[in-house]
Amino acid sequence: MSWIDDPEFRADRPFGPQTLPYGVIDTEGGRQVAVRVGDHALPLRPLADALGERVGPLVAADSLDPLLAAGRVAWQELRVRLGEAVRSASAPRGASLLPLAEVRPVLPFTVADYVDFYASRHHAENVARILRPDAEPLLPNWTHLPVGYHGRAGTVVVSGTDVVRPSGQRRSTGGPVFGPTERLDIEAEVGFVCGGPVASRVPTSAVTEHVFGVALVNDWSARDIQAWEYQPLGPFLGKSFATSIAAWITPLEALTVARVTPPLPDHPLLEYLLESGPWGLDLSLEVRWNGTLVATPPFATMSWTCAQQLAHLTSNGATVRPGDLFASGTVSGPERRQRGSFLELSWGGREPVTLDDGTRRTFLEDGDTVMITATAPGDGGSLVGLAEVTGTVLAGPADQREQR
Ligand SMILES: O=C(O)/C=C/C(=O)CC(=O)CC(=O)O
Ligand SMILES: [Ca+2]
Ligand SMILES: [Mg+2]
Repeated sequence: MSWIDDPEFRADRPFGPQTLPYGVIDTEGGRQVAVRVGDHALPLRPLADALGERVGPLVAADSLDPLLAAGRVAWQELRVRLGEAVRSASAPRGASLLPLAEVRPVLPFTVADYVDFYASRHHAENVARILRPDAEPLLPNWTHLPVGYHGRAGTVVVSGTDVVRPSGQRRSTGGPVFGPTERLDIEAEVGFVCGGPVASRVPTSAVTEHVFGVALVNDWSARDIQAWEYQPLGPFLGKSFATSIAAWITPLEALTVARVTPPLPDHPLLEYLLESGPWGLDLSLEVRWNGTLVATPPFATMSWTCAQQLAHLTSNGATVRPGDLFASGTVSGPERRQRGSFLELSWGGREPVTLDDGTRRTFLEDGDTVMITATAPGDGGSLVGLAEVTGTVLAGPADQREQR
């Protein structure tokens, strides 16, 4: 029996001892690295001595930055030590649990560079059918390389941060107008948080040296701004105003059992994109709009894996460094209820979604809240959780009136 008295801290619950995701919380004792156990946070600074001289100092910091930089051997040792600490019958000296409802998580690491991929074939085809009905849904490059773009690291915000409705230019009859977006959307994605040594040309086999952990991401998107601005260079202001990331990062190591083979292309891939062991992940996402479950996107249907994305991202000689974040791209499955954006769920705004309170939605209204969660299979029939990423839409500033 563990000393941790929390009914959610069990192997058949998402945040049992098999998961142990890392975050950073504001406490009376200052900002601290913590690990989530059930519905509690366990601050780690008081345990630094007990965790040993190699890894203790890494969690005595006020962010995950030193831990990310420390690399895989340290990540493994810390996880072993923490596993012992949370499973033991008596509490380690100095340990105290804080109910999650009473702690304020902050952005747990310094986001270095942010990249967003486009790895769901279903999403890519749906978006193309909606935005470019006269063109081929998939361009020929898509099955040969993981398409992506560089995003805006400085506007990555922690789960729970309100999202202010962005303004921008959009197409209108009689010329473009500037004003608050009328098509504010989400993208349910899986983010990969990087650490370890600075490196380039990372082979797919070295993904565990450079990916520390996994966190859900909501890549908020203003579809009207996007549709007007994005050709020929790609997403810009329609996606740069906010990207939310979960407060708790699940170690990649916790997802070993969830590894699956991704859907394979019908032609050979170039050698640098081949995997010796598959890095698809069997994560089941859930998207809730004002509390109503509106979609269950299956991550196992994604065509490109984190290992292939990292290999591609660094294949030209570009470096990856601790704090880099890359997101999978919107997760959409083949079925209607598996779509990870409201653009797709409402099919371009033409087919409203009915929420449990009877209201109908196409895109987001001010005051709406979106929450994305996920689980994966763990060791011995256990369940591994990815913590929620949530955000509420606020109206933009009153002076952002429409300009024609
Ligand atoms: O196909 C397009 O024009 C645009 C697609 C997206 O907006 C998706 C994007 O940001 C990448 C992704 O999340 O899959
Ligand atoms: Ca995206
Ligand atoms: Mg974004």
